[in-house]
Amino acid sequence: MAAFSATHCPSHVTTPSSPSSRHRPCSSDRGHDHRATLSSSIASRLALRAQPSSRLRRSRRANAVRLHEGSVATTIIPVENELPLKKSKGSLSLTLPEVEDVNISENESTVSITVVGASGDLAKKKIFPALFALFCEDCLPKHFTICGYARSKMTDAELRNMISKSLTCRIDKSENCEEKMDQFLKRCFYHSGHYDCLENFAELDMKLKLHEGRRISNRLFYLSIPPNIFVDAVRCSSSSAASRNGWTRVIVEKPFGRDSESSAALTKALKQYLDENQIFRIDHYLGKELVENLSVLRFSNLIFEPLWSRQYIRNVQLIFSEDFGTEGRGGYFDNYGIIRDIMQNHLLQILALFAMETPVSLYAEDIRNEKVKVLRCMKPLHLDDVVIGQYTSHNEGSTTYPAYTDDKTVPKGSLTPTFAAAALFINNARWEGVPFLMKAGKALQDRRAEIRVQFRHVPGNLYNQKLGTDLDQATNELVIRVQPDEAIYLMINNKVPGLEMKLDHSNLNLHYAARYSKEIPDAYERLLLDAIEGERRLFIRSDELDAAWAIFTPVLKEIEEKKTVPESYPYGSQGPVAAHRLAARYDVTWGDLCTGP
Ligand SMILES: NC(=O)C1=CN([C@@H]2O[C@H](COP(=O)(O)OP(=O)(O)OC[C@H]3O[C@@H](n4cnc5c(N)ncnc54)[C@H](OP(=O)(O)O)[C@@H]3O)[C@@H](O)[C@H]2O)C=CC1
Ligand SMILES: O=C1O[C@H](COP(=O)(O)O)[C@@H](O)[C@H](O)[C@H]1O
Repeated sequence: MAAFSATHCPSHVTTPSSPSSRHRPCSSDRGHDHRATLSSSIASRLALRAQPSSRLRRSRRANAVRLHEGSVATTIIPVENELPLKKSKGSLSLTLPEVEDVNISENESTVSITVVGASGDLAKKKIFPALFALFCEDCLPKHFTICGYARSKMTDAELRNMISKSLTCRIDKSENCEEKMDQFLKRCFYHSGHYDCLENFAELDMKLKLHEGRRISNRLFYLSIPPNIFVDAVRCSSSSAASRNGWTRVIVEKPFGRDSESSAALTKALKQYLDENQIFRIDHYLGKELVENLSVLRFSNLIFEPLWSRQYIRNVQLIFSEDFGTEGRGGYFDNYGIIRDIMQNHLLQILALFAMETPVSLYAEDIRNEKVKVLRCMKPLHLDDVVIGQYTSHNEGSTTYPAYTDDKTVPKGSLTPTFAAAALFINNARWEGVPFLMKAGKALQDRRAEIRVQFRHVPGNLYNQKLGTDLDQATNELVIRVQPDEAIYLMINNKVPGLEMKLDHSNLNLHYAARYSKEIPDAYERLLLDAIEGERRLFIRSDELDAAWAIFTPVLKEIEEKKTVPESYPYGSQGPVAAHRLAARYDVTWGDLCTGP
């Protein structure tokens, strides 16, 4: 680990104001037993919790903990939820008005999850709710602490109040929701600090230690902050608040750079403080249920894998659309645009899972090896094979939908694309010549994310005459609808019942809502749980990231250097007409724009 000097940190630390409430040990009988119905992977996850419960004894002794480099975790647990921090010369001391003596085994472990950027949009919208859902599912370890960290001044009570607004009892409807929330919120704490301040992170370390007691401390930092402060936060957290006797992992949110160079620089900077296996680069699309299912579909069904090649597949379409604009995130978006925001990561990751060869095993490294291989077989994109667009305002009745550039956080005259379509090719034996068409856009007519696989026409089809002149309409198409309304359906030609020989195009439909009663977990739940367990399969390795940027960097540079003007499309429309021309060049019709389920 590199050495560096402490930064001067502005004074900011919040002093607790709310009355203290007693810190309760986590109950050993928390939740009813879901295990019988859970998959073996969840069961093994639950096994992690099967540790002897700690025995806590109360004491009214006041105590203090001193933090020194390399010091061993304390043996006390605070009864106060908010701890007054005092600075003393050369070290920090934390005075506890009341403590509980702890008689805990040193073999017990605990996980502390620090959400860095806890005051932000993603933390509120996704991270805290996902942690709560995991708590409700009994998937969090028995001993855990959640700590919000950001510059905003907040008390523990204020953080809890903020979090509680976005929690829903989605999973455990049968149980007392209020009680669950209460139990969960009692495990959430807040520390105010700067992202580049070693001292502030040292204070955080001390707070975490108080909750961890003598247990083996495992620490997960979720960087839910803008990318320009990633490295500072990693430097400070790994230097001042890393675990000393357990693991330390860091989840990094996208964007991972803007192009090959900046991404490589970010990786290099992060690796000054962390090993690759401590870095969990999140792409939340990999946590979506139907994206997880892609490999199951391919590798556990004999009927698909033999068809999965240029021999039977005419084209593959990867489609992302949103029926709303950049509302509220224009400032971030304008610096990135839709290609970096969606294509280079979410859609390309899906493509890699779709097209990779069979991995040696389901271990993370085997899967990621295959993904890298397929990405490295792809031709870098050039402007000829890309269409870009930007939405303009649109009036519908009395409602006016704003143009992208109406957003006050977007610079006037911005040329940033809010829509893009691209044709990509994989130069390997399986896929040569098959167009992989990607399309992503904001402010389109609907919200969807799907994979459409269009198969070749049946050679010498006996029923050609019955199928009409447009053979495309009669081609088999497999659709994996990632969202909304998750489904997998296969369009086939079928005889309409009756005496005459009439065919129609129908679908064999696996509609998740009809087939499965269990609600689908949010992608962040799966990914957070994996990070806690050290499962890296769904996180992006640095060589994958390099390969992904190598595909998109040339076209991104070309667009920016040539100041390519995006084609306008009205808010709520199908997007630019040029996207149809691009598809037509490869004899493709966009499947989402045809009628169908
Ligand atoms: N929001 C979303 O839907 C998604 C977000 N992401 C990524 O997740 C990360 C977090 O996103 P989001 O929550 O929207 O981000 P925010 O802009 O809400 O920032 C999160 C927190 O970081 C602090 N912060 C913001 N700007 C700065 C700055 N310039 N300097 C120092 N601190 C700052 C603020 O906390 P404070 O002032 O209290 O310190 C803020 O509450 C980003 O990397 C984003 O790209 C990825 C996918 C979706
Ligand atoms: O990463 C991002 O994803 C969201 C879309 O995610 P979804 O899970 O709601 O489909 C997108 O709106 C955002 O621009 C992008 O940064």
